[in-house]
Amino acid sequence: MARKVETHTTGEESEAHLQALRAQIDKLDLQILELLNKRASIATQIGKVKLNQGGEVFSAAREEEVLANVLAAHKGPLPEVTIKAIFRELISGSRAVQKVTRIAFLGPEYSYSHLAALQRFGEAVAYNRTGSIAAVFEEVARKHADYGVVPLENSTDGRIADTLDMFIRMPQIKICAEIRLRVHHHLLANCQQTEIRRVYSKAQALSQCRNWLSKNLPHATLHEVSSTADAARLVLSEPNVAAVASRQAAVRYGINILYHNIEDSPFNETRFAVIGLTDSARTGHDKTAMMFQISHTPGALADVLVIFKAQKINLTWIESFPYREAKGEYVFFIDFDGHREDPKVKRALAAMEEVCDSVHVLGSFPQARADDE
Ligand SMILES: C=C(O[C@@H]1C=C(C(=O)O)C=C[C@H]1O)C(=O)O
Repeated sequence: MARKVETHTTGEESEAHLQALRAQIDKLDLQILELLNKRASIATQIGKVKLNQGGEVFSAAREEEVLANVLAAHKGPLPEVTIKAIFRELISGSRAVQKVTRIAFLGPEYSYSHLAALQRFGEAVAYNRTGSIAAVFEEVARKHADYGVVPLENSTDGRIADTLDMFIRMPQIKICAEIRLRVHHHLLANCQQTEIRRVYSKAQALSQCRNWLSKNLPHATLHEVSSTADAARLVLSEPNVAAVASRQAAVRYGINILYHNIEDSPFNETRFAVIGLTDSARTGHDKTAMMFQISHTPGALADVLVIFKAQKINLTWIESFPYREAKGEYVFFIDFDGHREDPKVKRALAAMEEVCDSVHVLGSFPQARADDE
């Protein structure tokens, strides 16, 4: 039978109880620390084996497996989001003891690309910010960066044309992982709402908050700048100005947040690709991205789609994109469930070679979880 809870403890007794509980935490912390470093030593050994095999330090497939194992065993009481954050940094550190991974992204700091990169790679990474999406691809192609993080599509605005264009220009670049980032925009200003005359942000962020801005700041003019972090910096240098940017940008530049979560859609999410020179091993929960071209004949696209139907492969994304090298020609981008080594995907790819003018696999990679899943 449970013991009756003591309700009349003296101050001294409860202080002693607190000290005893804290002593237990101190002891556990040292055990956790020892285990963390044991794990890191094993990661160092794994790093040497991979180096001998000519493999890469970062393995999106293995990281997915590690996280899935841990989350399946997790019963609380810590929230899952905490477990994910702890393991993100643990894995980040375990990579860094093997080799410091260099990640290029479209800067400046605290842009949404930077937040996506932090969400996937953690802090123990050498981040390399660039001025454009094209520069992220170039850094990876020249091996100045091991991987790059580039936006692919937003749930409100659709595709990111600069990224798709670069995949066409640099077919040696592969997709080795994807990141889903819930994008929350905030109104940053150091003046009152009624004093705001100009609102700065990246085009996509302004578009994702269009209704909110016209309703709440009808007299302010909207101005596009190259990133949300640049917009935040303008708040510091100009009077009567606001920026639409991230919470992290507000903290970094010391600006007040006048309104939180001003995005029009409650499901605003951007999907990013991690690009590198090789794609990822099979996990069983994968996606494959590819681009293809077809002739301008009736039914040519239907002939491709029917292949996916026949193999019972679920398409998750399709975009047609103008091909700059030839007027009136298009390149199609698709994503679908499955890994390029799965038998039914292999069959679909072989069938596509028959009906398309060109077929190019951008890569297979583990399906990302939503960051709040
Ligand atoms: C330890 C490894 O290297 C990296 C670190 C991992 C980890 O900390 O669990 C997992 C995959 C790799 O990105 C490994 O390949 O197993």
